[in-house]
Amino acid sequence: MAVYTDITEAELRAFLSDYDVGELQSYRGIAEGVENSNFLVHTTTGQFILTLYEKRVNRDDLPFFLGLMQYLAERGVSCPLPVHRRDGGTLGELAGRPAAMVTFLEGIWLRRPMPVHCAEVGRGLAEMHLAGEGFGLTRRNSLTLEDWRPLWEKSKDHADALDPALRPETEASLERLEAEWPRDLPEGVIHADLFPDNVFFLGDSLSGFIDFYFACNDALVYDLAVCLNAWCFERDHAFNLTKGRALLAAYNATRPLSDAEIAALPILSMGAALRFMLTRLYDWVMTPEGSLVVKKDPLEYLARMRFHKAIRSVTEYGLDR
Ligand SMILES: Nc1ncnc2c1ncn2[C@@H]1O[C@H](COP(=O)(O)OP(=O)(O)O)[C@@H](O)[C@H]1O
Ligand SMILES: N[C@@H](CCOP(=O)(O)O)C(=O)O
Repeated sequence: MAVYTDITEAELRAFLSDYDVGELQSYRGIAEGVENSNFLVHTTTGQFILTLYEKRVNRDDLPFFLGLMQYLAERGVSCPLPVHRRDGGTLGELAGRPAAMVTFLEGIWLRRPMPVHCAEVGRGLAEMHLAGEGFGLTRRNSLTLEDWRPLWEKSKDHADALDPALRPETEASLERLEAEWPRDLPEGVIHADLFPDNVFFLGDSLSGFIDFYFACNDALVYDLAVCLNAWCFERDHAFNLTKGRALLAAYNATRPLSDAEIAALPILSMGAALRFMLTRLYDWVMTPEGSLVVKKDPLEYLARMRFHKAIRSVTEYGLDR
């Protein structure tokens, strides 16, 4: 459960008094997510998600995240819309944390996505990339190549306890990524964490994206590499070619990939796998025992890193070439 900071009813009522959202009826902490504290808030006018921003979220980045959701929603992307206070602002403070409310998005996230859902994500991701063009604010990706080694240094001493192969393989991956990381790919606003728990569906149709708190400017195709990792592997860590094909074909049909982007997929996917292994390892080590947070397994991403390292042709991802 991710409620790091609890709130009292009195604090919430005082916070809500600045908004035109009616009277508070009920609220509860949300037992999902790992980054921030989230609450479902029912008022006489509807339901909203209240987020208190925690550890990894930099307060200075919040105008980017909230502004991006607003910008994308205005351009037809289904995502939460920040709720404005009477003074026009969207960012406030609650229980000593920066806090904001967004609209509630209908749908559920899929524990076992099928190829049809991967296709929906591919199409939706490409639409989001196109809709993000022209967004006025920028944010550097704070979890990209330059950030990985410092993160690794903080937790590498605990790697052996998880798997003796983790340390040598991560060191080798870092060296290769530092030597081969592609530059000059088309850039734009990316979500950067489009995992199944951040994509909602109604039936088999995508109903929206949530959790824009890693969004940033980076190579658009890196977002696709994140999705390949998050959507196209099975629980036994095997790559599902049908899912890969569905994801990539749907993306390509909406925003055609350039030859350079296609050629970069294996190295970007390897980097994406390393990025999630590193944050998971860091959390594995740093999250105190007994915290109400479900820790995610870093080793899932060691297996994915191995897969991407061994790729000889993008046809192995399901791309027709
Ligand atoms: N706008 C929204 N509409 C409906 N549910 C939401 C919304 N935002 C968050 N949630 C719920 O809260 C959970 C955690 O949100 P998320 O943004 O992923 O948290 P975190 O940033 O802490 O990982 C989601 O899995 C979902 O159940
Ligand atoms: N998607 C990341 C962790 C971030 O969690 P989220 O709930 O904010 O998506 C992972 O799986 O490691």
